[in-house]
Parts: sequence; structure tokens; C-alpha cells
Amino acid sequence: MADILKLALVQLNQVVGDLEGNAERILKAQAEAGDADLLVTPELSLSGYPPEDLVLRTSYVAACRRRAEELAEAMRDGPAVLVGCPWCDEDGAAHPYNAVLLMDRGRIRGIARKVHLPDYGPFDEPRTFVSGPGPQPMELRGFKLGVMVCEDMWFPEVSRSLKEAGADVLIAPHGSPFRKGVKRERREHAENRAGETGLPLIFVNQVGGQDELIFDGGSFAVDGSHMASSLPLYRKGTDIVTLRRSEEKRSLEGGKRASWPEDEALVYGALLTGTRDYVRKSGFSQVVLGLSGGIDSALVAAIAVDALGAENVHCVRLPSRYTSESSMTDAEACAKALGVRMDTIPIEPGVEALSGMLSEVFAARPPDLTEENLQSRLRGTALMAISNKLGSMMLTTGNKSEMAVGYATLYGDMNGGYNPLKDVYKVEVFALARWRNQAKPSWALGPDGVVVPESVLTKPPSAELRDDQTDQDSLPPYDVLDAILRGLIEEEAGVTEIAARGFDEALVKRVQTMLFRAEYKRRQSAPGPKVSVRYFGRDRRYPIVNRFEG
Ligand SMILES: Nc1ncnc2c1ncn2[C@@H]1O[C@H](COP(=O)(O)OP(=O)(O)OC[C@H]2O[C@@H]([n+]3cccc(C(=O)O)c3)[C@H](O)[C@@H]2O)[C@@H](O)[C@H]1O
Ligand SMILES: Nc1ncnc2c1ncn2[C@@H]1O[C@H](COP(=O)(O)OP(=O)(O)OP(=O)(O)O)[C@@H](O)[C@H]1O
Ligand SMILES: NC(=O)CC[C@H](N)C(=O)O
Repeated sequence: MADILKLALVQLNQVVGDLEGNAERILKAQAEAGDADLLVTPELSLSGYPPEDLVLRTSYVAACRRRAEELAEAMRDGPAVLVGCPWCDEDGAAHPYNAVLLMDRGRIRGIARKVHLPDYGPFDEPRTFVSGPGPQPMELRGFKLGVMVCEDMWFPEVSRSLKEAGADVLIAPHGSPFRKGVKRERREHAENRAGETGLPLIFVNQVGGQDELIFDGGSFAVDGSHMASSLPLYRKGTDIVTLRRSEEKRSLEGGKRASWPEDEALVYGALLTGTRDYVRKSGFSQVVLGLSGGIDSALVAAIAVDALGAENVHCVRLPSRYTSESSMTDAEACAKALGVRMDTIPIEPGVEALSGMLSEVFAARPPDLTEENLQSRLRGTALMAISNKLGSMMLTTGNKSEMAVGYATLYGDMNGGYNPLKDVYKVEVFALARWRNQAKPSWALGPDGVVVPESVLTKPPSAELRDDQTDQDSLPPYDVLDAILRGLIEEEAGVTEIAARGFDEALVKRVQTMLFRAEYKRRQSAPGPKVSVRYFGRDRRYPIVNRFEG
């Protein structure tokens, strides 16, 4: 009996529903896996993760099965491969399992079925999958593989029963999306399972963006608390570790160690990945955005350039009579530093035309927010026209603080297909911009050096929709606003509880009212990358009509 098994951790960027492309990427990984005995690919690597209600279609589940059988046949020669795929044991089953298939020598030789189906945060797997019975180890080259599918690693029972059934190693294919703090959580659960069973553990996660979720990769192998292998964050890759079995123990050898970014670098990598993959996987190569000379659009432009390359980012200045000279020069400096195309389209003719059109209906009413919103809407309309004509996707720029309180105009600056800052508070926008001026991910396509001019970082934020306007005319300072919002959103704390932290109770109440009231806007807003533990999407499901005030 062999006492060595070489395991390849394969971090892939798959696409939901692209069964052919996903199969090709798995096949290619097998061809390049050197002397590995077994490749471990991420959760649902053939169907893409998360497939959501696609799983309710029998045609989709049947197509996955067909493709899995063809893939097993195509991988007849070479190492065995663990492939994730929805799977029904018999025809006519109401729902499939979320399964991992062991493909070896032309056939599917074993199946592990996910037991714990997550239904919290962005997950809703019990809606589409059935829970499997506790898995049995699968045999390969005389070894027993204890395969536990993603969430099954987050509880002790599955690994315990695999150990009792004689497993030599624990293998956990994952579709684990990024959010702050998740790296530590994954490592803790992995080390706990390894510690409880005394078995080495292989954790393999996917990379890439899928709608609002960003998969950061960061696959690893642990032997006790020793990290035997770690793959990079946000990049595809493969690493091979050797499982050695002796009478007394199972251990891991070899493997490379990637360095993992922290703090701003970590979040920036997620925003970059989300923007790149949302745009590209939706079939676009170029984006367009309004560059105001303010910090939000400057940071979005930098993220877009780092994600897609300067030649694929089109910035437009859309000045009005309220636009300051410094906004014009700041926008220009930013576009220059990033090396992007920048056009200038004054909106004044449009403002005059619309004001004329509306003058009879508006008769005798003084100017108010209506006229401010008109400017925002003209910009939104112009940018969407460019999107239609030139085939670029429009990026929108509202940060989490603004999305929280409704500080954005519907069908105006909220226009756009994707919002890179949707889950980033304004104080984090400043920190990320400062960080990007000094550093960037090695794989970013944009230039080094300052891309957000210093004056953009220091001037008071303003929408410039009327004379001498600043955000702080209608909102509290962003550090105060963000601290209150974190309490209300991230912690679900009540008004009194937050006020007890030293905030004015009337202010907390006002912020909560704005937050609740703006739900109708958020429901109409563009998607954006989840980076927090509670993003405006599936993590936080509030009613639109809501009279609660406590
Ligand atoms: N519950 C509900 N369900 C569905 N629709 C609802 C609704 N309540 C209002 N509405 C509709 O929404 C309209 C009000 O929304 P909207 O037209 O957007 O206008 P509104 O929210 O009143 O004003 C826009 C706000 O965003 C700020 N802003 C604008 C542009 C840029 C920036 C910036 O610096 O980032 C800030 C601006 O200063 C102002 O505070 C109502 O007239 C009504 O048509
Ligand atoms: N003069 C302008 N030229 C081009 N785009 C603009 C202009 N003004 C606003 N926009 C677009 O509308 C978005 C909302 O801008 P606004 O200045 O009203 O508020 P903001 O949230 O502070 O954003 P920013 O920090 O980018 O200025 C901007 O990010 C930008 O995309
Ligand atoms: N796909 C899953 O089962 C993921 C759930 C898991 N707790 C994670 O976030 O990593």
C-alpha cells in the first residue's frame, strides 16, 4: 500500500452556468498538475458557485450531470480530480445534492454530499438543494479521502464521522465569499477540525467575482496548526502538498506559502476583482463614469483602471454653472495620472432646455431640490447615452454611507450597472484612496504613484448642485455618520444603545429615519461587491414600507 499521496490545491475562477468553460479549465488544470495523484477543485466547480435558482431547473441539473460524465471520461489519463456538481441520485428527485464527485480513470468513482446547507447572509442553499447523509470516505490509491463540502467544515460532526470511518485526510472544497474577518474564521474552523481529528486538512476556495460576491481564494493546507501550503488571494493558482502516512500519523509536506494582504490592500483587491469580473463576465470590456473631481469618482476610476486597464476606462467631466475650477482641474489631474480618455460635456444647455420645458408646470414655485436633482439626472442620462452608443458599462459611485441615507438621486447619479463602492463607508473611501496613492496590488493594471490628487483628499466633499454646497450642510460629519451607521447596520443596534456610546440621540434617530426611508432607493440601486459582514443586498433584508422608529 502506498504511503504517499500528492494532492494539488487548485484555485479556479469559474463562471456560473458556463459548464463548457468550467470543464475546460478543470481539464487544463489536470493536464498541468505534474505528478499530483489528486486535484482538489472548489465547491460546485463544474456548475459555478453559487448557481442559485438555476438549480431548480431540471435541464440545468441534467446538463451538469452530462457534462460531469463527459469530463470524467476526458480526464481518463492523469491524476484523479474532485469536481463539484449538483447531483441527483435518481431521476425525478425534487432537488439535487450539492455534491463533490471523485473522477478517476474515466469514471465517477465516489460522491460526497453536502450535509449543512447554509441559509444565512448571502446563502440560501436549502431553497435549492437537499441535505445529504453523513459522507463516507472515498477510496483512492489505497487512501481514504474525507471530503466535506464547504459549510460541513464549519461544524465538528462531519469531520468526526469521517475520522471514525477511517479517513486519512480531510478535504474541504469551498465557495467561501470574502468579507472582513473571514480569513481568520476559515483558519480557526480548519484548525479546529484538524485538531479534533488529528488529520491534515486541505481547504480549497474559488477566486473571482460572481454578481455581488467576491471569492478571494486563499486556499491552504493545515497539519495541526502548521500551515503547509497557502495560495494567493484573488489569483488563480495551484500548489501541491504531499500527504505522508505512517502507522502513527498522517502529515503534510512540501507546499508553497503565499503572502496575504491585509487591511486596505485586502479590501482593494476585492473591489478590483469584483469590478473586473462583473464587467468581463457580463460581456463588456469597457466602462464609462462621470469624473467630478471628488473622491468617490476618483477612487472608482482608479479601481476601474487597475481592474480593466486604462484603455478600457472612459471618464467624462459634466460641469454645470456650480462646478468649481478646482473640481475641473482635480478631475483632469486624476484622469492624467490614470492615463484614461477624458471628455468634457457641459450640462448647462440641458439644464436650460429642461427648465424651459418644465416652466409652465413649475410656475410660481421657487427652485429647490428638484433643480438640484435635474442636474444629477442630466449627467446620468448623458452617461447612459454614452454607454448605449459606445457599448461601455456605466459605473456608479455612491458609497455605503450615501446609499445608507439616500444621499443620491434616483435615475441620476444612481444610474449605472455596477457600483464598486456600494459596501464601502465614506471614511473607508478616504483610507483606500490614500493607500492606493502609495501602493497597489502587484497584479493591478494601473500606474504606480499618486492617482487621487492630494487636493481631492483634503477638500470638503460637495455635490456642487447649488452655490457653496457641502455634504455637511445636510449630513453630520462622515466619521460621526459612519460610526452611527455601523451601529445601525453592522450591529443592528437600537437608537438608545447607539446614543449611549456618546452620540446625540436626536441625531441617531434622524440617521435611522434616513436609513429606513432610503430602502426604496437601495432596492433600485446597482449591485456592488460585498466586502463587509452586512452589505445592502441579501445580508440585510428590510421592508420598504416600515413605520418602526425604536
Ligand atoms: N417610498 C418610496 N417608494 C418609491 N418611490 C419613492 C418613495 N419615496 C419617495 N419616492 C420617490 O423618490 C423621489 C425622491 O428621490 P430623489 O428624486 O432621488 O430625490 P431626493 O432623495 O429627495 O433628493 C436627492 C438627495 O441626494 C442628494 N444628492 C444628490 C446627488 C448627488 C449627491 C452626492 O453628493 O452624492 C447627493 C441630494 O442633496 C438630496 O439630498 C420622490 O420624488 C418620489 O418620486
Ligand atoms: N461635474 C461632474 N462631472 C462628472 N461627473 C459628475 C459631476 N458631478 C457629479 N458627477 C457624478 O455623479 C457622482 C455623484 O457626485 P457628487 O459630486 O454629486 O457627489 P459625491 O458622492 O461626493 O461624489 P464625488 O466624490 O465623486 O464627487 C460623481 O461621483 C460623479 O460620477
Ligand atoms: N458555500 C458555503 O457553504 C459557504 C459557507 C461558509 N460558512 C463560508 O462562508 O465560507
